Amino acid sequence: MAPILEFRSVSKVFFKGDTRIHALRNVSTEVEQGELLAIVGPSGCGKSTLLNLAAGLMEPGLGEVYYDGKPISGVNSHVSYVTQRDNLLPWRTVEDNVLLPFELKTRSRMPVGERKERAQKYIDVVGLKGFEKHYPAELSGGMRKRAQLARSLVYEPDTLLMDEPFGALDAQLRLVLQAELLKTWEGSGKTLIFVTHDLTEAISLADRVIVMSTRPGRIRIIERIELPRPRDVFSIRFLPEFGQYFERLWASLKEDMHQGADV
Ligand SMILES: Nc1ncnc2c1ncn2[C@@H]1O[C@H](COP(=O)(O)OP(=O)(O)OP(=O)(O)O)[C@@H](O)[C@H]1O
Repeated sequence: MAPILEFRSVSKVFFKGDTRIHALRNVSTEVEQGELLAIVGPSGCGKSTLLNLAAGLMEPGLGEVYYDGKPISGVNSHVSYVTQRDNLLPWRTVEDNVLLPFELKTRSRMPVGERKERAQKYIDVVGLKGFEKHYPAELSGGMRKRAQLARSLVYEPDTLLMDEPFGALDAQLRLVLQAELLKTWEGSGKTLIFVTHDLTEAISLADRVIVMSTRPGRIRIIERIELPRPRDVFSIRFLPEFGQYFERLWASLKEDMHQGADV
């Protein structure tokens, strides 16, 4: 199958005053349509930068990023992006936050009634039924994440980018949301790129895991996770094969810890 997203020899340098920050160096990889790809790596290795490039929010210094065979130029309207930060609008209810993408997409011709139906569908999918009229300040951290997820799904994007979406949540809630995410993704045919610090989360969810090296971010290894689907995130970690994946990937991540990186 043709790749939906391609990074071709991508490098990215940021400037802070006189300092050059080499965020990415010579990153090449392809993401297949319908794949769930997890990216792990030490803090500052360029994981969010990769997502920003895929979303068309920034351009590479060197190299190219292609979506569906075409170079990305400007905001990539085929993707939806759940950022690390909670960016729900505090003055809007859950429902109005979820409806926001329709207002931002100027080409959306969907009638208001249909938009509302779609919003309700995804509010139900993420388990927020009954909280439509609540404001973000009235929700727990987990519920706010659910609302962000509903907002990113409402436009039914081909590709979903998620940057440590469950990072700030407690371990139990993370598992619940991972399970729900898999349920939503499995069989959808959508591409999902998921950045996380948590190796167990990456192996539990992904078809492939990319381990990045410390700055400047490069791809250290790519591992295909051949665990069966549908997956049960609560029990999959106890499979012997899971342990083998964990050991191999951890050995790679650990090399950066020895260099003092914050994994
Ligand atoms: N707009 C920017 N201006 C200057 N430096 C930046 C900018 N964006 C990212 N950087 C730097 O580039 C490097 C890579 O950042 P990035 O956010 O992609 O890393 P990350 O792997 O996602 O980190 P974390 O896991 O901590 O979120 C970091 O050193 C960061 O400080």
